[in-house]
Amino acid sequence: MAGQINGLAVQDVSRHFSGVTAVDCVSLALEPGETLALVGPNGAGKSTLIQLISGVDRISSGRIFLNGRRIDRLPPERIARLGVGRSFQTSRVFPALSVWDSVMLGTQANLLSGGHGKILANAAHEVLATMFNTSGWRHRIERQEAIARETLQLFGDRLWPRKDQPAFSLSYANRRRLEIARVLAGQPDFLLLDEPAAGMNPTETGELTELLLALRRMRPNLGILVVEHKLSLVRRVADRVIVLNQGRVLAQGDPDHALDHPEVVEAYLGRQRRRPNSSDAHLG
Ligand SMILES: Nc1ncnc2c1ncn2[C@@H]1O[C@H](COP(=O)(O)OP(=O)(O)OP(=O)(O)O)[C@@H](O)[C@H]1O
Repeated sequence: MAGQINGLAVQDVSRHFSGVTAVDCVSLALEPGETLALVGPNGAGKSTLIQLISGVDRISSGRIFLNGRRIDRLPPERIARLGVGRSFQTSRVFPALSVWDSVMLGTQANLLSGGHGKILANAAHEVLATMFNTSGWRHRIERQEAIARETLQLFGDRLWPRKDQPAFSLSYANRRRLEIARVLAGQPDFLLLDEPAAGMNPTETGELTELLLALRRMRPNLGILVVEHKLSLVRRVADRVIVLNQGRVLAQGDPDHALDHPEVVEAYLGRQRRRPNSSDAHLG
């Protein structure tokens, strides 16, 4: 997998905390344009894996590659600039910033990254360009605004009509949407979503499912890794599913195959022994 030039590759990765093996020799690959869902009972190691890929936490052993380049020793901001955007399990928005400013801030991840045809910003240049209001600077702001507008409009009438409101005044579901919007505004090549539907009601979960499907159509090269307990969403958006249990890969394959595997049914539902279909009970 190390030689895989396009994509994210996690190779034999483990993470031990004192006395706990949260991730136990896990390997997975995510290609551009693919949606991979990571599911499993509480404590299976899903969030830890996202922390490790995004560089927020450090692996104990193994290797992680992005487009053939080793990234597991890089700081999180560097990994983000290389094109890996992530959301957190508990949404992290800047409460006092407006919806618009939050998403404009998100566009900076793109501008600072360079490469892929993106603009490389530099601090001294930024100050001078702002002071003299150069045409290049104005052009860049216009581009950022276009990206922010397009990103907010992905969320229908949920965020756009509230673009001037501070984040703290938004509903819980809208704060979660705003966090995803901010990450998307950075135009990542790979998007890591940690339980994006947590706390959402069935209607909101359905809307988020449609959003992810629309995103796949609009950004066909975007690779998405989504950790999610809501299997109705997983079954609709994922090309492939990896089931983790106690830090290890228990099953993988297309959603129906992986989720209906008898050991997965057992791990999720224990003695109830029924198919984990579109039920969105918090499994674990
Ligand atoms: N910083 C930490 N220190 C000690 N143990 C940790 C730490 N982070 C995670 N763990 C442990 O690692 C295991 C995996 O946790 P993780 O949060 O990755 O599971 P998860 O699959 O995301 O669960 P959930 O679905 O409940 O979010 C758990 O036993 C957890 O208690």
